[in-house]
Amino acid sequence: MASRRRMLLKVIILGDSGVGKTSLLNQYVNRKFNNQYKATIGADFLTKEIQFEDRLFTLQIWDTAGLERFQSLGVAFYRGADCCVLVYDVNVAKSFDDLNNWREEFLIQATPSDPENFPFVVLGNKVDLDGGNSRVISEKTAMAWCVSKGNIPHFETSAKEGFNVDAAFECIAKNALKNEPEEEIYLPETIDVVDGGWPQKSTSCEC
Ligand SMILES: Nc1nc2c(ncn2[C@@H]2O[C@H](COP(=O)(O)OP(=O)(O)OP(=O)(O)O)[C@@H](O)[C@H]2O)c(=O)[nH]1
Repeated sequence: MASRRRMLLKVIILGDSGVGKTSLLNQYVNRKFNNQYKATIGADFLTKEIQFEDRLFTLQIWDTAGLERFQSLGVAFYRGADCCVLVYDVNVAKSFDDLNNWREEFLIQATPSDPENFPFVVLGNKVDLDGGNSRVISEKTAMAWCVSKGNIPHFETSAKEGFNVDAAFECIAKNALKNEPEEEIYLPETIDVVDGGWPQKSTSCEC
């Protein structure tokens, strides 16, 4: 089988149970959404091939457990991450309040070389619910928190409708790339996933 030079970028997705981490990943990589909830146990990853400026990259995206009893299995995978995605549900205040704990726990477990400047991206998911009427966390509130933590890029998303999912992951990939040293690895040839053309709206990304 032919092989091409491409860089591996490792991304970790964290957040409370049920906020939609698995669904966001499934929508981005497989263009699928499932209404049924199945708790993630430990951690698992999916990959997606992406291209920036004529260079190929493999995004290795780790989906972790939000349920407390399954979390300890996931922390072992935090190390070596190039970007960390923090997800909350715009309809659940606690999931937003918990972002700080997720961020701090990540920095403790992953021990990045430059914790002050480690790239995070925040996603406020499920904006489709009840036509937006059940929302309890405004975009303004979320963005204020992101600014206070060093201008973390922020997106509101719907894994169900595919809203902003591609734009968010594009920003995630660019941020992961900023953190990655100039080191390349060989990976087997894989088929690129074709874009489905979902509607996108960037809320805050200075990528
Ligand atoms: N309406 C709506 N429902 C969503 C959305 N994203 C996820 N869900 C639903 O929310 C439930 C939980 O989604 P998951 O993706 O499993 O959540 P998770 O964060 O991976 O949960 P854990 O594995 O427990 O950490 C499922 O029933 C999904 O169908 C969304 O954008 N909109």
